Amino acid sequence: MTLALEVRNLRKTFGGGRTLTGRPRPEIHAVRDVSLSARKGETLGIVGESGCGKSTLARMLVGLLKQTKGEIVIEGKNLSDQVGDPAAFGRLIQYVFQDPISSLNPRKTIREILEAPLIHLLGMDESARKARITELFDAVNLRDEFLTRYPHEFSGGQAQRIGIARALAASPRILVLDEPVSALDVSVQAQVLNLLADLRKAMDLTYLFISHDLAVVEAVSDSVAVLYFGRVVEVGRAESIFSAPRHPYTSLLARSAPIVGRDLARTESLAVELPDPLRPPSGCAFAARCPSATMVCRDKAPAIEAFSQDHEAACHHPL
Ligand SMILES: Nc1ncnc2c1ncn2[C@@H]1O[C@H](COP(=O)(O)OP(=O)(O)OP(=O)(O)O)[C@@H](O)[C@H]1O
Repeated sequence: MTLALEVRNLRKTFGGGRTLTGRPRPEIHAVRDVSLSARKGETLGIVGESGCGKSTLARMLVGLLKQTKGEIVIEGKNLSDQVGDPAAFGRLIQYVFQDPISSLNPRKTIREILEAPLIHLLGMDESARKARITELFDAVNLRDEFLTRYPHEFSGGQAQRIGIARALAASPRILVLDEPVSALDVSVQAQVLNLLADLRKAMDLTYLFISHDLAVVEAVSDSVAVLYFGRVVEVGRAESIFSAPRHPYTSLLARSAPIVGRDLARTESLAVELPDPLRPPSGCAFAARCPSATMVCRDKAPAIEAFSQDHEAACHHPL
């Protein structure tokens, strides 16, 4: 099994230290010792509610945000010390943003937007850039006449195709797709998901597909990691996670996902909020919401444990 990406004990803590007036600044542990791996050519779904640390994790993986601790290995290269070096990350891994229009520079034409990575990451000359841009537009099914237009002239679906073309420009091996269809109309979501699936096959890409929507993650993923309050609480092959979740949180997420054909009245809600990040609980972060919680859950955070070769969960009372 060859790995495209490996993350070891990755942590991001915001705040800490003191303010200019000497007051202590509270710490927020957005990502807490996350370890993950993605196999080459596969899609690793990363799922969790708003605030669980998905975007913080994603921004560290593409080198936009420096980690507090931990290692990032991409295509066998340890990039842990190279955060902020666009050439080191950008030729291997790229980011596709949730909101396609606002992620594109409004003052630049689409041609200029696509040229930027070709110039800065690959140093391509003009004729090579022209050929590459035609190739990219062809790959995402857009017409060449769009190249002289500006981002606001496009629909959400078209803008996301442009965002995908930009991410693919420098031929990275991995795409981090951060809620790539959440901002799009439902009718366009399937088209963009199909395009992504075709591109993955054609270019032998690896995807990290981040979403709060378990139904979408189920549809696209080979493996899945479930994040809760900055930690991986369950990880494994998608079929195993969806057919027999071991963590009560994954089970609750699955039952609360609006799935086509399911009686809405039977859909459970995730009414209780995440713990306060400024006052993290000492035991399992899910204990206050968990139907199976006992004393030990409130006292001691469970370690992640393997149930089979491809299925792990962090729970004192696994299902
Ligand atoms: N720059 C920052 N400074 C301080 N705290 C931050 C910062 N960025 C994120 N956080 C906190 O870190 C935690 C995780 O946030 P993050 O945005 O990664 O979650 P998320 O799962 O992507 O949520 P969403 O889907 O709403 O974007 C939250 O408690 C958030 O308030």
